[in-house]
Amino acid sequence: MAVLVTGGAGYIGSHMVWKLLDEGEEVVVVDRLSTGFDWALPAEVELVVADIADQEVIEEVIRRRKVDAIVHFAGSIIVPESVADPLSYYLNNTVKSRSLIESAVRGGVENFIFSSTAAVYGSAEQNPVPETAPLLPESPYGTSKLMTELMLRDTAAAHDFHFTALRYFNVSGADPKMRTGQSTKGATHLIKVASETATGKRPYMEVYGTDYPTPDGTCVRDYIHVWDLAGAHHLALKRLRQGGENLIANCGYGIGYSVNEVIEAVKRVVGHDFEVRVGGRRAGDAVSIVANSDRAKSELGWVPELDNLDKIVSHALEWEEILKRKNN
Ligand SMILES: NC(=O)c1ccc[n+]([C@@H]2O[C@H](COP(=O)([O-])OP(=O)(O)OC[C@H]3O[C@@H](n4cnc5c(N)ncnc54)[C@H](O)[C@@H]3O)[C@@H](O)[C@H]2O)c1
Ligand SMILES: O=c1ccn([C@@H]2O[C@H](COP(=O)(O)OP(=O)(O)O[C@H]3O[C@H](CO)[C@@H](O)[C@H](O)[C@H]3O)[C@@H](O)[C@H]2O)c(=O)[nH]1
Repeated sequence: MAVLVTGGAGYIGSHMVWKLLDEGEEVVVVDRLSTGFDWALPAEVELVVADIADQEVIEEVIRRRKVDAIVHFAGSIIVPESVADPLSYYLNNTVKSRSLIESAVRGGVENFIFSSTAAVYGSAEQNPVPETAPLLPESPYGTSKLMTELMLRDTAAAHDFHFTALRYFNVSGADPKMRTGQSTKGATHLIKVASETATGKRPYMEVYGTDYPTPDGTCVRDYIHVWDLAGAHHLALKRLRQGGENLIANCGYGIGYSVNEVIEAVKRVVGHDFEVRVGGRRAGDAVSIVANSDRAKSELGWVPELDNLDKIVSHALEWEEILKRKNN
C-alpha cells in the first residue's frame, strides 16, 4: 500500500514525502519536473516523471503500487502569472486535476488530499477568515483552485471517494533537518526572495505596493512553516483512512505580518541590512488575509510547533546557504 504524492519533487510536496517516510509510509511520486527537482527526493522513493493528466501512467502507478491515498500538490502557483495567462492556470490546476480525480475514481483510490489556498477567499472582510467566509478569489489562480474543490465535493457525493482540501496560507521555511527546502528558480515568494537578497543572490528586492489600506501600507499575510503544514497533511491522511468525513480546512497561524515586517524579520535574523526598493502594486494581490485554523485544530488535532516568524526565516536562510553550496 502506497501514498501517491503528485508534485512531490516540488517545494511543499518534497517536505510531505520526507514526512511520510519519517512516519513509515510507502511513497510514490508523480512529477513532470517543470518546477521541481529529482534531487529533492529521498533516494529510496520511486519518482515517475509524468504529467498528472497522463491517465495511462497514473492508473498503472495506482495498480502497481496499490495506492490507497493521493496527496495532490502538482500545479501552477504564481498569482500574477495566473492573471497574465489564466488559461494555462485553468488547464494545469483545474482541467488536469479533473483528469487525476477521474483516475483516482477509476483506480478505486478513496482517499484524496488536495492543496487548496487562501487565495479562494480574495481579500477577506473578516480576518482571521473562517472556512465559511465568502469565496471571492481575486485571481485566476484562486479560481482555478476553487473549481477543483467543487469537483472534489461533487465527486465525493457520487462515488466511494473522500477528500480533504487544505487551504494553505503563505507557506515558508524549510525542513528543520535541512533535507529539502524551497529551491524554486526565479521564485516570487516574499520570504524566499528576501532570503535570496539577504544571502547575496539578488542585489536588491522590491516591496510591491505601499499604499494598501493596512497599518504600514503593505499587504498582510499569514506565514506558515512548511513542516507544520506537512504535519497537518499526515493527520489528514490518518483521518481519511479511519473513515473521516470530507473536510475543507484552513492551515495558517492566525497572525498577520505585513511585507515590511517580514523584511525586517529577515534583516534581524541574518544580522545585516540589504537593499529594498519600493515598487508598484502587483496584479492579483489581496490586501490582507489571515487564517482562522480552529477547524484544522479540532478536526485534525493539528498542533502547530513552529509558529514563529523568526524560526521560519532562519530555516529559509539556512536552506538558502545550502542551495548556494549546491550552486542552485
Ligand atoms: N507555496 C505556497 O505558499 C502555497 C500556498 C497555497 C497553496 N499552495 C499549493 O501547494 C501546491 C504545491 O506548491 P509548491 O509551492 O510546492 O509549488 P512547486 O512549484 O514547488 O511544486 C509543484 C510541483 O508540481 C509539479 N507539477 C506542476 N504541474 C504538474 C503536472 N501537470 N504534472 C505533474 N507535475 C506537475 C512541478 O514540477 C513541481 O514539482 C500547489 O498546488 C500550490 O497551489 C502553495
Ligand atoms: O519580492 C516580493 C515578493 C512578494 N511581495 C509581496 O509579499 C506578499 C506575499 O507574496 P507571495 O509570497 O508571492 O505570496 P502570495 O501572492 O500571497 O501567494 C502565495 O500564497 C498563497 C496563499 O496565500 C498561495 O496560494 C500562492 O500559491 C502563493 O504564491 C504580497 O503582498 C506580495 O506583493 C513583495 O512585496 N515583494
